[in-house]
Amino acid sequence: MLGAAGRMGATVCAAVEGAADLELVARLDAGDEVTPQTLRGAQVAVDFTVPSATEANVHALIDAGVHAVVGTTGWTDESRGRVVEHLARVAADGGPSLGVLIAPNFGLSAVLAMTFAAKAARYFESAEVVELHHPDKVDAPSGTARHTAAAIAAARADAGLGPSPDATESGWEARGADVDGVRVHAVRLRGLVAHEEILFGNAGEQLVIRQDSFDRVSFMPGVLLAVREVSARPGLTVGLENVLDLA
Ligand SMILES: NC(=O)C1=CN([C@@H]2O[C@H](COP(=O)(O)OP(=O)(O)OC[C@H]3O[C@@H](n4cnc5c(N)ncnc54)[C@H](O)[C@@H]3O)[C@@H](O)[C@H]2O)C=CC1
Ligand SMILES: O=C(O)C1=N[C@H](C(=O)O)C[C@H](O)C1
Repeated sequence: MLGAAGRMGATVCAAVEGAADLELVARLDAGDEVTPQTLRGAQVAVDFTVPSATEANVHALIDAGVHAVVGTTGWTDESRGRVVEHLARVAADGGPSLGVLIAPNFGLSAVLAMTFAAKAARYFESAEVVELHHPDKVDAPSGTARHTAAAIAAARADAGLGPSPDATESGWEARGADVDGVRVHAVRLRGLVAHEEILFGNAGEQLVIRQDSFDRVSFMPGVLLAVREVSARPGLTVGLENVLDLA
């Protein structure tokens, strides 16, 4: 477990220790090197660290011949592309066929909300995303909200829809971040864990898709599923929806 001392890392360690078919062999955190020695024979590593560290961790895991399940946010097309290249290089050099699974959210309610939103997107003139999180979160907007907005934008583009209508002329800072043309709003509030609302509007009607993770245990079935499945999926997989056959 990389990030073992963190909020998610501690929860994952407890979940793995409670699973009869899994064994927790190493707990690493900031300052620990990721090497075959420190990984202590792990077959799969789980990374819940920080956006500034996660890519380097994944490259070190590939070099060590270990499959990776990654929940940390901050990934871009470029950083994911470098992982694809690294995996291909190792396989071409006769190395192991490794799997890396990066998921912005392992919660079933969040994965389903993103799937439903992608399906609904083509039918609505307006779409916006609101994500709500605990105030200790270091990144905004959330990885889940970025993934959701990107999926909505792709579905709108496929359907030939233009931008959502918006007459704003001033005060753009109040209109949230622009993710692929979809407005994303981030709330940080003590007491929250992780929540998302996807709002769709047409003349005279509204669809709201909402999901709530009230506790980090909500992410554990998805994380454990990914740990069990990742070795059967060589290459890079992005999103738990692919493992759940929702894609
Ligand atoms: N995909 C998902 O379902 C979820 C993803 N997340 C994401 O997971 C990440 C971690 O979230 P939290 O656990 O809440 O954060 P946290 O701040 O509680 O934990 C992060 C841990 O990583 C450690 N760390 C920092 N640099 C490191 C390095 N180079 N190597 C190893 N460990 C290092 C820190 O010391 C800390 O213990 C965030 O990016 C968050 O957005 C959080 C919840 C669910
Ligand atoms: O930092 C968090 O807590 C979470 N981060 C992920 C994200 O940014 O989407 C997943 C979930 O929202 C919790």
